[in-house]
Amino acid sequence: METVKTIAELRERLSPLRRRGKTIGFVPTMGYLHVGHMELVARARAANDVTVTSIFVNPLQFGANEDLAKYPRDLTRDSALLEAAGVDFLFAPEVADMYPRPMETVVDVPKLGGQLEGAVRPGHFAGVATVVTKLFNIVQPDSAYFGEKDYQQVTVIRRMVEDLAQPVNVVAVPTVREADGLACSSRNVYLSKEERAAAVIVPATLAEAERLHAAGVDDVATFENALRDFIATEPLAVPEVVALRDPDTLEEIRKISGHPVLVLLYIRIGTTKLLDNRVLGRTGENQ
Ligand SMILES: Nc1ncnc2c1ncn2[C@@H]1O[C@H](COP(=O)(O)OP(=O)(O)OP(=O)(O)O)[C@@H](O)[C@H]1O
Ligand SMILES: CC(C)(CO)[C@@H](O)C(=O)[O-]
Ligand code: BAL
Repeated sequence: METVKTIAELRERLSPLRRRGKTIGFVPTMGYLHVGHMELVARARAANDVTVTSIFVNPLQFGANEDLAKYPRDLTRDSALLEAAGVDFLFAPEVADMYPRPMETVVDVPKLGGQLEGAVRPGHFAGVATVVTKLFNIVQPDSAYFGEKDYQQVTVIRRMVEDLAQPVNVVAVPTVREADGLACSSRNVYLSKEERAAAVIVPATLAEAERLHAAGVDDVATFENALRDFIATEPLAVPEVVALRDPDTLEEIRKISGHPVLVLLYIRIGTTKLLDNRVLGRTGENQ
C-alpha cells in the first residue's frame, strides 16, 4: 500500500492505472477504523482492480460546538489495518492540502440535507457534499462505498451524484454491528462503561419498531411517540431524531402499512450522538 499525502501525487499515481483500464473503488472515511469501515474496503476490493481509501477529518462538516478537535485519530493503526486488507492507496491529506484557501464553492443538497440529522447539525451535509465532490474529483473512482448506518448521508450523496451527473456508482453497504447490536462507529470510543451499556437502547429501539410494525400500528405520530416512550426507559438516552420517513425520498409519510418505511434514529448518550436506522416492510435489506 502506498500512502499519499497530496492531491497532485495521488493524481499522478492513479492516472496511468486509469489509462490502462483499471477500475477504481473508493472508500472515503474519517479514520479511526473499525470493522464497519473494513467491510466497505472488502466490498471495494472485491469489485475493483484498485482500491483507494481516504482518511480526512473534514472541518467543513463540523459545527462550531462539535467534536472536530477531539475526533479520534490513529493514522499508524489505520495504515496497518488498510495494508493488511490489501488497499492499494491510502490518501491522507492535511487540511492545508485539501483546503489551501477557505472554500468559496459549496455543494449543497438543502432539502434532503437540512432535515433530520441536518436540522440538529446545520451545514453538516453541505460540508459532506462539498468534500465528497472534491474527493470524487481527485480520485475519479468508478464506484464509491458508503455505510447505510449514515442513511441520510448516502441519500444526500446519491441525489448529489444524480443532480450533478457525477460519473460515480454509489454503493451502500449494510451496517456492521457489535455483538449486542450497537452499530460500529468511531465515536463509540467516547462512551464511558455506563454509557456503553446504555447505548443498547439504540438497536433495542429498532427492535421495538419491528414489534410495533408487526402489531400493525399504522398512525405515524402514535408510532413515533411509542418509540420515544421506549427510549425514555433508558435515563441516559436523549432522542434528537426519531422519525418515520419514505426510505427513498426521506419525505414524511402519512401511513405505515403497505409500503417500506424508514425508521431513523439519532440518539444522544451523554455527549455522544449515535445514529441508526432500519427499513421496515422490506425484506433482506438494511440490516
Ligand atoms: N457500522 C458500520 N457499518 C458499515 N459502514 C459504516 C459503519 N460505520 C461507519 N460506516 C461507514 O464508513 C464510512 C466512513 O464513516 P466514518 O469515518 O464517519 O465512521 P463512523 O464510524 O461513522 O464515524 P462517526 O462515529 O464519526 O459517525 C461512512 O460511509 C460510514 O457510513
Ligand atoms: C463521507 C465522509 C468521509 C466525508 O467526510 C464522512 O462524512 C464519513 O466518514 O461518513
Ligand atoms: N456521518 C459521519 C461523519 C460525521 O458525523 O461527521
